[in-house]
Amino acid sequence: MPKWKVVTEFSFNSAHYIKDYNGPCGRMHGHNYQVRIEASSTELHSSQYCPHPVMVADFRTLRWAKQDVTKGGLDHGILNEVMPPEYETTAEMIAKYIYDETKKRVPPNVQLKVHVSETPNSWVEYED
Ligand SMILES: Nc1nc2c(c(=O)[nH]1)N=C([C@H](O)[C@H](O)COP(=O)(O)OP(=O)(O)OP(=O)(O)O)CN2
Ligand SMILES: [Zn+2]
Repeated sequence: MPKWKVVTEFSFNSAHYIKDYNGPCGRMHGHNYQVRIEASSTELHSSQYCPHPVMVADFRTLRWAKQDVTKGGLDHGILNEVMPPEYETTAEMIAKYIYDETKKRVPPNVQLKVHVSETPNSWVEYED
């Protein structure tokens, strides 16, 4: 069966602290978060911007999180205030949040994998 995988990478800058963390990560600080989203499907779809079924998922849709926080993204925000309280601001839960929010924006048969990196040395991958 044919299968497509589209990949997009972007970054956003935001502040966060990890609640009750015993160390510097418990204090407000910032990261240039690097995000990579992989989206796979055996079918192509239309999108919010394109009426023809020619995409796994629109790159513009997948890249929602790079928008400014005042426009619905995560850039230049305080993640502890932007994300719902059930998500802590570890890279693990930021990846899950981006996954969950992206999943709402793409067709149901699109499989996602989300990578989030806070620093060049450490990253997280999340898929369901
Ligand atoms: N599994 C996780 N561990 C840690 C996370 C995380 O999201 N998942 N986050 C942090 C802090 O946010 C912290 O900002 C990152 O800490 P660290 O890796 O120590 O980053 P540094 O750039 O300061 O690393 P150095 O080795 O000191 O240069 C902590 N842990
Ligand atoms: Zn941090």
